[in-house]
Amino acid sequence: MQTILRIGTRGSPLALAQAYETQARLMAAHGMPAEAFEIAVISTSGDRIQDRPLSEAGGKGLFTKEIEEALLAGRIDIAVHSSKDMPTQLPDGLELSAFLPREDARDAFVGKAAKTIAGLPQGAKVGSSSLRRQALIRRMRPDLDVVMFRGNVQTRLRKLDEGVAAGTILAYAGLKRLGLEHVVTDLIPLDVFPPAPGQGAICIETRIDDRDVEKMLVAVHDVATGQALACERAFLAALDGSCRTPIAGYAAIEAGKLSFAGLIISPDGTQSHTVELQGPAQDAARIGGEAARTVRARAGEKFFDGWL
Ligand SMILES: NCc1[nH]cc(CCC(=O)O)c1CC(=O)O
Repeated sequence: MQTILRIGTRGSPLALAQAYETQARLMAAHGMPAEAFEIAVISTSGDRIQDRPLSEAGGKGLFTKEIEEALLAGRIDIAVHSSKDMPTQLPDGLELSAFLPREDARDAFVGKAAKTIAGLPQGAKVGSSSLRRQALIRRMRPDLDVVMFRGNVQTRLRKLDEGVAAGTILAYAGLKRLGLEHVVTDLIPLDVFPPAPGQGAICIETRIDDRDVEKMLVAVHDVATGQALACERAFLAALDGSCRTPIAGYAAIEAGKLSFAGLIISPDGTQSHTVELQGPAQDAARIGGEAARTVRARAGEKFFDGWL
């Protein structure tokens, strides 16, 4: 009888692509057959909210709650997520045990009226419901009309085709995983559109006492991605990820050296504060925390109060 590893995931095409990528990597690392896995699709609160920004509906935990309940109850063995959607605080008993090698973390512009944000006509509509992207669009082009755009990647692309907006911004990583990179009209440089902490990285969540599963995941874990994510998540946690201030942060790792760039920005895009910090990759979490304290001191406490 073949061991079955049950992989819990949301049912969106992107979530499924991430679950299948995880399965493929585990199969290759351990010489396991496809039949050794079961993909369990779990519907989350986040999937059912379509009419308002997620930041209003309760934020990040919305995409993970039901999956984490299944993990804690033993109905699944691992949960596969987009790291970007993970709250900094996990429920007791769960941990992020592995990160797959990170995809390109940049945001991509998908334009109809123009190939780039800079090329859009005055006052054009740009669809996004991410606070960070809205603020960055406004910083770049205060004249543009930012409109709410919810739903999965395919839904947003359909809205564009229907003419609801002249362009939208999506994570390049997600588009690549869906085989949709051809829709991209411009890849936005990291310094113009710093990504959300965790963007482009798939993480695997497990029960903390599940040593067998943890051992199995060692073979698919990417150390550099884990270090980058430790830094970015420490930055987010120290800035209190639950607050309504748009936050961006990206850590690059090269030859054991970590370079972090973080940004906080007012939702209207008029005020922003940045921080850059380097150090040994082993000190990832400390660097993220220190970057948060630095940018918080630069901005002043009032910066965090005004955007509700
Ligand atoms: N919030 C939804 C979400 N969560 C992760 C990704 C993209 C994939 C990734 O960042 O790994 C997306 C879609 C998007 O932002 O375009």
